[in-house]
Amino acid sequence: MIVENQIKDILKSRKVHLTLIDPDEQTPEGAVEIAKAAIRGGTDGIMLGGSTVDGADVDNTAKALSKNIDLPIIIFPGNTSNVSKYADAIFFMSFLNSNNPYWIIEAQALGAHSVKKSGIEAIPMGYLVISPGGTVGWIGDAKLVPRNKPKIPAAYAMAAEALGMRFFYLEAGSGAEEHVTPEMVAYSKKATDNMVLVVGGGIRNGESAYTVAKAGADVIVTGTIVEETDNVEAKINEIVSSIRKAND
Ligand SMILES: CC(C)=CCC/C(C)=C/CC/C(C)=C/CC/C(C)=C/COP(=O)(O)OP(=O)(O)O
Ligand SMILES: O=P(O)(O)OC[C@@H](O)CO
Ligand SMILES: [Mg+2]
Repeated sequence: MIVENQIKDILKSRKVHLTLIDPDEQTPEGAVEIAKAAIRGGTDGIMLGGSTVDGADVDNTAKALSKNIDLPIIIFPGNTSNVSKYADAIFFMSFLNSNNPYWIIEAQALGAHSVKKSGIEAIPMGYLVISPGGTVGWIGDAKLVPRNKPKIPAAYAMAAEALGMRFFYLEAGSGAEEHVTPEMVAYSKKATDNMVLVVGGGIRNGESAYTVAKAGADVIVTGTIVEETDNVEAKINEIVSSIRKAND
């Protein structure tokens, strides 16, 4: 089954958790160990990417993961080189609030051929970076959305849906001190009909994960915490079990 349908299938009964692995933070073998622990902790898939990652690191890590795990491997591209035939899918994203057309549509045009050649599934996604935005906000020359303005992301979410994008990512920035507000999540969810709402950046514990899930996030992403914790399985389990409670 294609990854988009796998995610949508799970969403019929509960919310989804994805673990983001940064290929430049460890060896491919290290990434496999992290992914296996995250799977034991209850994650639903692995996102692979970083804002400053080399294409060879993505490819080698995707290759090692594909040999060792059964869950979906989704590339979260930082640039056109971040494509690998060893992944199952790629979030084919447009950085909607970038001031630079490169990140809105040029990188996609330049990367389209290698995505097609790789044979992996492209999942169309609108990507919106909220203050503080972190490294990705800086790299992507973002017109950062103020944290206290939930109607702005909702407008982008509606526009993205009208343009045919099926996923919408509210990003506070990797390692952000605070995740996006529940108001922002709720407004974007209510403004759209069938959009899969992905929320990430600054989610480090069960309580934060519960807050964004309860507000309407369909997919909750955690990355940095995996790099910081000594016990990946326990940490992911804390986050996943809190997300499960938000289904009730
Ligand atoms: C669709 C294709 C082929 C390319 C699109 C490329 C686009 C639009 C990228 C958006 C801009 C960008 C740099 C996104 C990166 C998203 C990402 C992988 C964030 C994770 O960042 P980390 O590397 O964890 O951040 P730190 O460096 O702060 O740890
Ligand atoms: O690293 P964290 O803060 O979990 O953020 C995950 C993701 O949203 C970053 O692009
Ligand atoms: Mg990172």
